[in-house]
Amino acid sequence: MLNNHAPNARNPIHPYDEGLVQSLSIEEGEVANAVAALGEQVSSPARLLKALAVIDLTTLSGDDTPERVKALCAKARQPLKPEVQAKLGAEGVTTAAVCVYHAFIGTALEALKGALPLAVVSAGFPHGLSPLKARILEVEESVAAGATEIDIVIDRSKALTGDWKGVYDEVRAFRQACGEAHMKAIIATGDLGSLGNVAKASVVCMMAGADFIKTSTGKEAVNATPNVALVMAQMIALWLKKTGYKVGFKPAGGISKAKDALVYQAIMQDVLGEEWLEPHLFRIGASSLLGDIVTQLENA
Ligand SMILES: O=C[C@H](O)COP(=O)(O)O
Repeated sequence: MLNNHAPNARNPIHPYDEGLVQSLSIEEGEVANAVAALGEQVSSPARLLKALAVIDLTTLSGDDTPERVKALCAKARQPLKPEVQAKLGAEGVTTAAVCVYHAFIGTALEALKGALPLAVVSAGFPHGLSPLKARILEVEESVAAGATEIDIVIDRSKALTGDWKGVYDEVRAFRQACGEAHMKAIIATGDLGSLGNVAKASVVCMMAGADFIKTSTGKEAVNATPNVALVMAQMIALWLKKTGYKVGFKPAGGISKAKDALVYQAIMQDVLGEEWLEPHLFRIGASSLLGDIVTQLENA
């Protein structure tokens, strides 16, 4: 039964439900068939512009510098030259947000000047294995420094040993530490071993109050794939049906071609509908996707 929440009501913390977690199972062959059935995606300036507008433009490298972060923010604020904007009727288009490490919050906030939200990776990113107290403190510090979106990671060892309540407790603590900041929960699908675990991790994070579920850190051996995206989208649909709350989806890691972004768009549209193509419910975390989209829009 759907609750009558406002469209953008934040997903709150829900009680832990082991029965629901254990009831989730995924038929891997059916997922592959459903992805194949989406077929070839046809590119158009409208679809490319929509994809551009959901990018969390990211730099998460060991050699990041304030100069690199400033340049990234400038690109996020004005990804298209004025003449290309005018040609496409896309004046003022920006990416959805910028995503950096905690150390660059000050630099990014100054460069963004409030034009875009700032996302920060946290909670022991990328592996989530530092002491829980330190991970919670990291979230609190990033919020206090001005980040309005916090991308946390789950402790995969808990998921892999079936300690779903342990995953829930930690994610709930991060959600509490986020306060008003929106929380994206990275489940690191490439580390989870099965689509069944992807489904369980997705639902556990939504129970614990995640506003978005995100595939990957970009540091796993396998990052976002259409198959995990389909399962996560199905879990978001299930959550909406069960609770009435709309949770967003963020594929991330290794998405560098416009045609790949269009596949994730198609999955959103197919499983969740048009609303999940917009930045309040869909982001693509990417460090090098923007260039390909811009090139294609310039040549459109
Ligand atoms: O959260 C975003 C990812 O870390 C970006 O990964 P990428 O550098 O492979 O695009």
